[in-house]
Amino acid sequence: MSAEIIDGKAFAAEVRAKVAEHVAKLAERGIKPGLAVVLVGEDPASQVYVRSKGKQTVEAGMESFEHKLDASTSEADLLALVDKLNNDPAVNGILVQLPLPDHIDEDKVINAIDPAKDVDGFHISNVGLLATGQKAMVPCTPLGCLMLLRDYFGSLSGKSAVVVGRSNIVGKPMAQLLLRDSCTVTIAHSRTKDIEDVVRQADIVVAAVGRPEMVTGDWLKKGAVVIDVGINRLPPAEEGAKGKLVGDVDFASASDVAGAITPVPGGVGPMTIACLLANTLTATCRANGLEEPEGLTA
Ligand SMILES: NC(=O)C1=CN([C@@H]2O[C@H](COP(=O)(O)OP(=O)(O)OC[C@H]3O[C@@H](n4cnc5c(N)ncnc54)[C@H](OP(=O)(O)O)[C@@H]3O)[C@@H](O)[C@H]2O)C=CC1
Ligand SMILES: Nc1nc(=O)c2c([nH]1)NC[C@@H]1CN(c3ccc(C(=O)N[C@@H](CCC(=O)O)C(=O)O)cc3)C=[N+]21
Repeated sequence: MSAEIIDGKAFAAEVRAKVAEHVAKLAERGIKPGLAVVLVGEDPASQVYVRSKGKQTVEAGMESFEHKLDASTSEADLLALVDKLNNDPAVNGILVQLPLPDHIDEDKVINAIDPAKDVDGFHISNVGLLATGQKAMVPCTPLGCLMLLRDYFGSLSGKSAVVVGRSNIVGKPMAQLLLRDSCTVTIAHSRTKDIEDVVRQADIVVAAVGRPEMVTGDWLKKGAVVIDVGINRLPPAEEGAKGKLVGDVDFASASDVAGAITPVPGGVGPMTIACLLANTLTATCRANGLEEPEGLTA
């Protein structure tokens, strides 16, 4: 093991402290940012995630509104809730937890959110703004990864980056952000030929695949910086126990070759929540015509 460990948990605490500091300044003007999180159904992993978001939102001095809806909630009822939140002045940020149940059209719901309150950055307007280099709400997970990379390298200009995964919520926006920081970007996916060789070219590897420990040390160039987005729960060793949480990168073999690597847990996950709070603060500042805090957006 020779790689430096990139401590996302510690970095996320710093981001949250910066957010809290700025939120305290807004309080002097009588402004309190509010984040609404909507959860449809009872997925246990999502429930844990929603709970920790709520807790950290309150700790940062913001208002947290949680809406837990039954898995059988109709699309129309969900759209009505989104409309209500769009028109609620106490709500500056709206997050609808994905995935949604099959009977609900995800794109329709996401695109019903007011883009100015779209703290996930998934609305087509924000996707287009990011792709054209305009001021957008930037998706939290890629933003968190970018912050870690900028902190590690200083400048990313000219680095070769391979993003493994092309989802709308991680892979594609990650590639946009790296491109914006002047990396030479390759996006790999399930149809990529000789994917190991493609990944081995990269100075920066971002893995967002959803396949436990897929990227192994022999896929990496010596000294590559590896950002592991994956959150996978392995089957528990015994009945009733909790399975181990692992990333999309095989940490043991990768850390022998990489220059630096993020762990799972304690890497990208905490950064995602910190960036969600940062985005809520940014949205609040924009809504009130106030200056945005520095270093908390892309
Ligand atoms: N830490 C955090 O905050 C977050 C973590 N995650 C985690 O990140 C991971 C990815 O999430 P998400 O982007 O939503 O996942 P998706 O399932 O939406 O996308 C996965 C991507 O990986 C590609 N892929 C799948 N199998 C392979 C393979 N064998 N070789 C190469 N590429 C492959 C798919 O390719 P194709 O398009 O060709 O099918 C797809 O583009 C998951 O583990 C998820 O839990 C997600 C969000 C936030
Ligand atoms: N609209 C929407 N936006 C999202 O951003 C979104 C989503 N839906 N659906 C689900 C995924 C997943 N996701 C995570 C965020 C933080 C951790 C996190 O904090 N993980 C901890 C460990 C948590 C644990 O122990 O279970 C860590 O990695 O250290 C994990 C996963 C956001 N997502």
